[in-house]
Order: sequence, then structure tokens, then C-alpha cells
Amino acid sequence: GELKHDDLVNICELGQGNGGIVWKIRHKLTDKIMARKYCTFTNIDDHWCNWCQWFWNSLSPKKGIYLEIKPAVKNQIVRELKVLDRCNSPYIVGFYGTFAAEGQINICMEYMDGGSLDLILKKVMRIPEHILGKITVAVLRGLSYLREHHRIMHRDIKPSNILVNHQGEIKLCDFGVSAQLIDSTLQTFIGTRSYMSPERLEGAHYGIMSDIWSLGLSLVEMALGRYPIPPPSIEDIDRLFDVDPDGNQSRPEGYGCYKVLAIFELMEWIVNEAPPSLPEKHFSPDFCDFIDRCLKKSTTERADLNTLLHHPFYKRYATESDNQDVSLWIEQVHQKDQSLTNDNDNNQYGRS
Ligand SMILES: O=C(NOCCO)c1ccn2cncc2c1Nc1ccc(C2CC2)cc1F
Ligand SMILES: [Mg+2]
Repeated sequence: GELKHDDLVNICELGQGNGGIVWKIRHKLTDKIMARKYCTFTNIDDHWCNWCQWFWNSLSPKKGIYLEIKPAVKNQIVRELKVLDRCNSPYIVGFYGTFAAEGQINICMEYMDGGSLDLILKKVMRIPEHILGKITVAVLRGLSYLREHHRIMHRDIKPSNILVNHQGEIKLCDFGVSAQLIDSTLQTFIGTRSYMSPERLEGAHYGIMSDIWSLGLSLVEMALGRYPIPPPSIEDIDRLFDVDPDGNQSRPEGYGCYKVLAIFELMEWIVNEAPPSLPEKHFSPDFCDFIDRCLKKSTTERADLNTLLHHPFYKRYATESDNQDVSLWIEQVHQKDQSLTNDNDNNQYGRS
């Protein structure tokens, strides 16, 4: 039956993104645990106001701006989100319902108890290649499902939109199923880092090939343990692997302490400089080649979804049917939480 605001009980806050706040909740009638996202909006449609909105948002990013949106727009978003009722794939986070309450759109979805890969990456130094292989299989199959069954691209592939659970399942969320919701939220103004492809940053037409770039950049970030633009030196990477070959300790002092580019410098870098790559010294040739094909700046040279589904790196992990290795790895990562020593508390990010 329909989900209603009064049937839901908040348990705890799970996180805040640019444009949404997510809570862990319980549905009283079924006792089912879910995740509920409040989408924050602005429906101002001209760019100058958007810029002001963004500027104001950046001054008080915590709360974001809750602007009442026109009821007609709200109803269209809820109608478009109902498509999620027909989104059923092992690689897509489950959908339980959507409704408008207190002027906000709520999206209730499957609770993934392993969290998102950006939070996992803060706990471990980097993600090992065999886990990245399973993540690649899930993302490519999720993208294929969205394209084949719903004729949509994701539009926001990045570690925080790839969720895992203790069964070892890996699923996508926050994809662009409602065109009106995309128009109504400040999707254009990105947070501190961009996973957007060069063609999208240049304002050119973009499509599924832009998702492939975002996948490549996300995999490099998870393989190296930090956002890969500007690229770390090979010495930095060697230290990462010398310090701890299986990547389970906190980052060595100084790793990642690099000049964080301002958002516009970063966009310029992505458009003008060579794309990041992985060193064959620490990663398999198949993985390095897979990344190179995802991170071609020209969309005509970049591999498309079908090509990648036949790539040796994908095929190496596509045959593994069980999720045991991922499940075990997720357990280890969350065990680290229990045994968190204080040296993790003050790593250079200043938080555990
Ligand atoms: O949430 C979002 N961005 O994140 C904003 C910051 O936290 C966005 C954006 C554009 N969108 C356009 N249509 C939907 C969404 C959408 N949310 C969303 C999409 C799919 C699901 C599936 C059930 C799993 C859950 C969702 F919450
Ligand atoms: Mg998100």
C-alpha cells in the first residue's frame, strides 16, 4: 500500500548530500527498516538566481534551502518517480514509495546497511582490485538495466551513489528517473569535486558515455584512496602500497595532503589536462586498460557500455556468482569501526 508520512518513524540520520538529507526509518505497519530521502529544492529557473541560490547555499551549506515549490511541479515529480515502482534489478537500490510532506518530496528506498562507497573509502586507505572488479560488474549491469528497461542514463555516478550491504550486494541509487526533479534541484552546481565528463563540463550534449567517464574516475579514486585530480605522484602511490600492501590501515601521514583545486580550476583541469590513469606497477594490465578506455576525453574514443561488457577486466569478475568475498570485506571494514584506534581519529582529513 501507499507509504504515508505518519506511518514512518525516524531512527537516525544517515547523511546529507548537496540537495538531499537521508534518514534511517521504520515503517510502523510492516516494521520494515528503510532509508528516506528528503529532496531540498529550488525551482528558480534562471541561472542568475540559481547562482545566487548556490552562493547562498555555499554560505550555509548545512541546511540547504527549503524553498516551497509549486504544487503542480511537486505533483509532476511524484508522478515521474512512480516509474521507480517498475525499477527491479539486483543492481538498483529498491524503491518503496514517494510522497510529498511538509513541502518536501520524500523518496523511501531499501536501507543498505554497508553504506556508500565514499564513506567506506574514508574508513579504509583504498579498495582492493578484486573488490573494484565486483563494483565494476554491478555498476555496468545497473547502467545496462536502466538503459535497456527504462531508456535512461544515471547522470550522477560517483562513490556516494554506489551502496553496499552485508550480504555483499552492490547497488546504484540517485539516478535521474524524474526529469522534473533534475530540473528542480541544483544538480548543475556540484559539490567540492566533479565526476562530470569533459563534454558535460563544456556544456556539450552528453549521454550514457558521460556515465562511463564517471565510472572510470570513481574507480581510480577508490583504487588510489583519494580523488585523482590533480593526479598523485608515483612516489605518493608507491608509499600507499609500501605502507600497507592490503590497504587496510589508515592513510600514511601526508598522503592526500595535496593542493585541493577550487571547483573551477578542477573543471579546467578535467577539460584541458590528460585524464588520470593507474600505474601498471600496482594494478593488473586488464584493470589499467579498462580505466584508460573509460577515461578517454573524446566520446568517440571512449569505450561504450557494450564494449566494456566484453572487456577482460569485467569478464574476470562477471563469472563469480556469489557475493561472499564482498560480504567478508564489508564485515572487515565495519569491524575496523569497533577497533578504531585514536590514530585514525586524527588522520589528515581530521575525522575518522
Ligand atoms: O537523490 C537524488 N540525488 O541526490 C541528491 C543529493 O543527495 C536524485 C536526483 C535526481 N533524480 C531524478 N529522479 C530521481 C532522482 C534522485 N533521487 C533518487 C533516484 C533514484 C532512487 C532509487 C530508489 C533508489 C532514489 C533516489 F533518491
Ligand atoms: Mg547521492
